[in-house]
Amino acid sequence: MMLLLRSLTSGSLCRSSWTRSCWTHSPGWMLHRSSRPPGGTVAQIWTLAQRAARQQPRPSGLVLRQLLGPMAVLSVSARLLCRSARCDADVNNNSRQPHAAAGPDFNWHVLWEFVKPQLLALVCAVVLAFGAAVLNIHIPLMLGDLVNVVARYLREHTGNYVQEIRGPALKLLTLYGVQGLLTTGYIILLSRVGERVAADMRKTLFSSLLRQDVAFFDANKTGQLVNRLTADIQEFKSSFKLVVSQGLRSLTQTVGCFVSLYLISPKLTGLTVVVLPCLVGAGAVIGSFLRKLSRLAQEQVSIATSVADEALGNVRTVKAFAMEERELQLYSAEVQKSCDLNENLGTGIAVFQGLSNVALNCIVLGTIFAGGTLISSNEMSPGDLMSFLVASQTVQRSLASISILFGQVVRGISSGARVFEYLSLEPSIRLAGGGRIPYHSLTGRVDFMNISFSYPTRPGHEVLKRFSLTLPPGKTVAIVGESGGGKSTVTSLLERFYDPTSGVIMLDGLDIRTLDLCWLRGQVIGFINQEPVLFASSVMENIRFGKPEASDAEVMEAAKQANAHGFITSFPDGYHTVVGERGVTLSGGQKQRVAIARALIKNPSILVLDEATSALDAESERVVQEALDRATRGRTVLIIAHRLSTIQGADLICVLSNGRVVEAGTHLELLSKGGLYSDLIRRQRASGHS
Ligand SMILES: Nc1ncnc2c1ncn2[C@@H]1O[C@H](COP(=O)(O)OP(=O)(O)OP(=O)(O)O)[C@@H](O)[C@H]1O
Repeated sequence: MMLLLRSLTSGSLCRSSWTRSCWTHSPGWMLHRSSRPPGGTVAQIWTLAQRAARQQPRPSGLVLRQLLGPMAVLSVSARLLCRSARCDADVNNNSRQPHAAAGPDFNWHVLWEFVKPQLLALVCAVVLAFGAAVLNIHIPLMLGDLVNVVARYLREHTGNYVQEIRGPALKLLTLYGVQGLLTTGYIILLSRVGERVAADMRKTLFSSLLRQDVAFFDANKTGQLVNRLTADIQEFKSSFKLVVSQGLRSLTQTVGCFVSLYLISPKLTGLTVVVLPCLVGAGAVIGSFLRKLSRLAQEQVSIATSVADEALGNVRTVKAFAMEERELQLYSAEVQKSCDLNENLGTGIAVFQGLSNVALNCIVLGTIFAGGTLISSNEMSPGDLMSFLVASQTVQRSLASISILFGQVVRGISSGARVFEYLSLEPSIRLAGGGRIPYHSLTGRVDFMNISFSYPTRPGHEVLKRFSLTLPPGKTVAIVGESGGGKSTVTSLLERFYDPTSGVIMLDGLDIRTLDLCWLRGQVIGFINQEPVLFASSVMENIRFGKPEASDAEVMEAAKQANAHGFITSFPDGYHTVVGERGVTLSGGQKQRVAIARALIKNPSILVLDEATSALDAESERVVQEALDRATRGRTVLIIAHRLSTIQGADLICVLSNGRVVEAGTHLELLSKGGLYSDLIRRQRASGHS
C-alpha cells in the first residue's frame, strides 16, 4: 500500500506494465482474470483521477467500465437463468414419450418440495450469506478510509505511522475474519442442502419409476431411464451445488458491493440502468437458444446410453451373431451426434460470453466520457475512487463466477426438468392407493368378461376381442393357440400390467381394478414365465424375493417343492451361491426351478405359468414339470402352453385365435371336435414337438 501511494505521488505507476495492460484489455478479460491483484487497476484509476484533475483528455471511463460491465453481465445472467427456468412453450407435451427435439418444463414447485425439508439449513445459510454481503459493503469503504489515512500520513509526515493505521487496519482485519467465518458457514450449509436434495431426488425418481405401469416401460427405453437416474441427477446436483454455494455467494457479494458502489457514487451507478434493457433482451434470446441446444445434447447422451445398455445387456446375443462391430458403429454414431451437439453448445456458450465482452466494451466507450466528467468536476475523492475500485473488483470476481456458472446452470436446469418430468408422472395403474383387500379367504375363481384390449403403444391393433373365460377355483385352465394370438396378453391383464380397454376381470366376484394391487400381485398371483429373470444376488435372496419376510426354513421348503433343493445344496456355497446377472451362472432348468420356488414361497391362490417349460430340454422339462405338478395342486392355475403334451391333463383348454376364444373343452373333447386344437396337435406331432 505504501509502495502504491508512493508511486502514485511520484506518478511512476502511470508507466507501469500493470497500467498498460489494463488499458489494452477488455472487461471480458478482466472478468476472467479478476483474480489478479487489484493494485494495477487501483493505480490506473488513480492515474485517471490525476489526469482528470489536470483536465487531460485521456480516457476516464475506466471507472464506469469497471462498474457497468459487470453490472450488465449480472443482469443478463440473472435474466437468462429465469428464462431458462421458465422454459419455452414449445416443450414436448407428451410426457410419456420424451423426444430429443424438445424437453419438459422445469417445475419450480417440485424443486421446492425437495428444498422444503432443508429449509432451516437453507435459511441459516442465506442469513450467513447476507451477513457476509453486508460486511462486503463495508470493506471497500474501510479500505478507502485506510488509503486516506496513509495518504494523509505521506502528505504530512506527522505522528507515528503504525499508530495512525492501526485502528483502521485492525477494523479491516476483524471484518475480514468475520466475513471468512460467515462465508465458510454458509458454504458448508448450502453444500449439505445440495447433497441432501440430490439424494432425495434420486430416491424419489427411482420410486416414481418403479411405480410406473408396464405400458410406461413399453414406451421408454431402460437406458434412457437409467440415464435420468444417473447422469441427469448428477448434472443437476452439480449445478444445484454450484448455484447455491458459488452462485449465491457471488450474487450476494455482487449485491453487497453494488450497494457500496452506489454509496460511493450514485451517479456512476445510476448510468447502468440505461444499458440494461438491451443486454437483457439479447441475453434472453441467446439463453433460450442455448437451453434448447442443451436439451438436445442431453437427450442425445441418453440415446447413446440406451444403445450401449441394450448391447451390453444382450451381450451374448451380440457375440453369438458377431455383431460387436455393428453395435460399436451404432454407439459411435450416437456418441458422435452427442459430441457434435455438445460442441455446438460449447460454441454457443462461448459466443454468449464473447458477445458480452463486445457489449461491455461498447459500453466502456460510452462511459469513458461520463466518468471523466465526474472525476474532473471533483465529485469523487481519491479515497472514494479506491473504494469504488475495490468494490468493483469484487463485483467483477463474482460476476466472473456467475458467467462461468452460466453454462452449468443451463445444463442443470435441463437435467432438472428431465428428472422432474418423471417425478410428477402418475401411473394409470397405481400400486397403492385405497384398493380393497377382501377379508374372506379366496377361492381363486377368475372371470374374464368380454375383454377387449389394445396395447397402449399400438392403440389401433386390438389384441383381444370380447374375450371371455372362467378359471374355476382349484382347476387348471390352459390357453393354446397360434403365435401372436394374445395368450400372454391374457396373463398380463390378470396381473394388471395393463387394464382392458373394455370388459372386466373378476376375482372371486370382485373387479380386480378395485383390489389392492400390491396384495393381488404379492400374495394372490404367482407368475412363472418362459425366461425367468433372476437378480444378481444369492439363490436364497432370489427365492426370498417372493416373500421378503420368509425365514431360511421357508425358503428351503419352497426350494424342495420346486425340485431345486438338490442342485442348490450341491453348490459349494449352497443357498448363498451368487447367481450372476440375470442368473447367468445357472442352467435354464435350474433358473426355472428357482423361479418356481420364488413363486411358491408366497403360497399364491392363483398360479400363472406362461410357457414355463417350453425353453427346456426333455430332462430339465421332466424335473421342472414334476415341480410344477406339485406346485399346482390345490390352486387355480392358468397355463399358457406351446407344448400341447404338457396341458393334456388340464381341466379346461381354451383355444385362442386372433384375440377370440374359438374352442374350449377338455383335451379329449377338443380332439373329438376335429377343430383348430386337433389341427395344432397334428402339426406339433408332425414337427416332433408334442
Ligand atoms: N408390449 C406390447 N406392446 C405392443 N404390442 C404387443 C406387446 N406385447 C405383445 N404385443 C402384440 O400383441 C399380440 C399378442 O401378443 P402375445 O404375446 O399375447 O401373443 P402370444 O399368443 O402369447 O404369442 P406367443 O405364443 O408367440 O408367445 C402380438 O401381435 C404382439 O405383437
